[in-house]
Amino acid sequence: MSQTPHSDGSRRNAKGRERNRGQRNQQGERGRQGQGRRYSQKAPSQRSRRADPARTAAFKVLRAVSRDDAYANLVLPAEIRRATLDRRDAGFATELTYGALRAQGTYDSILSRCVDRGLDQLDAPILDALRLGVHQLLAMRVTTHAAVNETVGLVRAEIGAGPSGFVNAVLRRVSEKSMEQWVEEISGAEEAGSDAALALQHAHPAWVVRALKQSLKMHGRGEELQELLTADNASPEVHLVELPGVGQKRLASALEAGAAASHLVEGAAVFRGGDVGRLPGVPEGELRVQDIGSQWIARALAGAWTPETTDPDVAGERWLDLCAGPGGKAALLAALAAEHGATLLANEPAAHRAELVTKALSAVPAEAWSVRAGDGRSIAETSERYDRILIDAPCTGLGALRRRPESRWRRRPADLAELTVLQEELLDAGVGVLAPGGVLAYVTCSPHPAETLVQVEDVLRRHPELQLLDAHEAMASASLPAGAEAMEATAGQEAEGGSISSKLVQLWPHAHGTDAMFFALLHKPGRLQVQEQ
Ligand SMILES: C[S@@+](CC[C@H](N)C(=O)[O-])C[C@H]1O[C@@H](n2cnc3c(N)ncnc32)[C@H](O)[C@@H]1O
Repeated sequence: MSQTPHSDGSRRNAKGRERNRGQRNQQGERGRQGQGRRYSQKAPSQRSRRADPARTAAFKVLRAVSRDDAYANLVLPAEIRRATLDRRDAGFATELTYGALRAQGTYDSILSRCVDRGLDQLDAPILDALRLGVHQLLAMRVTTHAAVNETVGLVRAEIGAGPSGFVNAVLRRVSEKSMEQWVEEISGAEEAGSDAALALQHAHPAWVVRALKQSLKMHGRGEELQELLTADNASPEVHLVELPGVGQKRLASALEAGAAASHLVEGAAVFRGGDVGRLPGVPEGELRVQDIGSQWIARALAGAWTPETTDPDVAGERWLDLCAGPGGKAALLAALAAEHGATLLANEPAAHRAELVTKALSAVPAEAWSVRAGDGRSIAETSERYDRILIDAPCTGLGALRRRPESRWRRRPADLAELTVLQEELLDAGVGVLAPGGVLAYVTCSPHPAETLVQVEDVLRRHPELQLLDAHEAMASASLPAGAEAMEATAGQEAEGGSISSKLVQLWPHAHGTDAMFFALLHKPGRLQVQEQ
């Protein structure tokens, strides 16, 4: 049995002197990231420069994520460009980065069995390098030799020679077992099928597993937890949307370039063919990357009928997107508004995100939209009433785990307290400016019951004048036949959430191939109906 490697990387040479003294600071303590610590007494110029560029790019992204709270999906493209990686290496760097980040919790459990002390005692760059090594060893088709040697080379080049022996020893221990054997070992202490066991097997925090399980049950999908957890760990496909009535017809050329038309929603396609930025219409903003779930909901709101609607004509209507940044749904809503003679106000408080909204809308005729850079809770200041309102609320994002590989480990249950208060306040603000006869879509990219069902129950309690419409019907009428079928099937499956859950739409990655978007449709009865009651 191999010995547990010492996490300070120390080794004694033949004379018994401790090598790698550069790992210690003047007080003889292990230095921490950010305290000016050096990993090697060698000057950078003396360090090995043979690290593989794709692995180095992945390492830099992991460092930015753990050191600066950066988002991997934003940092990675820049690192790939900086390293001028070709398509194959870019693919390798992407798989390595996303895989190591997604499975971080599980990999840390494995690593903690291979190191002589708590992982919190390791220097952060070393831990990041180890995570990359573990992912190559256990989840990529990289040979043990290459995974270990390349990670050690990376450590030498990016951190210093000091910890390279330690990293080598830890990774050799990891390589003694397969992923299946490790998962069996680390989850063996947990009750089979428990949330804790599933969390380790599928690399999700246990509290997230619990929330997903609860939401699946609420929507009649209690048996699908493992499928969902598996889908969360797969790379999402790229979805495209053609902005209707804007510029040239762009979907056709995307289909010619290999995209497949969506069978769920009109104007949408799935693209598996590489650099989406090169498709005609993408640079012009006429063809955009957008999850089909988001498109579907935006179209459902734009076309929603109410019990008192006699005329589906939306011409002259005012629409509001209360939380619009970065502008994905706003762009589609604005294009639909322009096509049908309505106007959209897109509101976003964060200045840089408000700029992104303006950019996203720029392909749509300017008379159809405007942007307000302000807090949604003060929207009443606009002194307007809106016929269709979208509240795509700030949320935990637990429905978009495929896209943001680090987010599951960054989020905390405590985040819910702050977010749910904000969601409640935004809902109240939206209801306050909803015109009689109008509809309000409450949307989250989280299926967490506290952000979804509970918010809807509470807003109905606070505003008894509101009616809850069946969101499945709105989705079905905005769908292609297969989408409508999927909605009807889902509507029939609602189960344990009480009476209102049957009217709430919850999309799922494993079932719909979309993010796990939630959609509730609220209606403020018109004056006529109020007087009649
Ligand atoms: C889920 S995102 C919206 C995504 C957007 N609808 C899209 O499809 O691109 C939530 C947005 O709400 C914004 N937000 C945060 N606090 C807000 C507030 N008090 N009022 C309005 N929007 C807010 C965030 O900045 C973020 O851009």
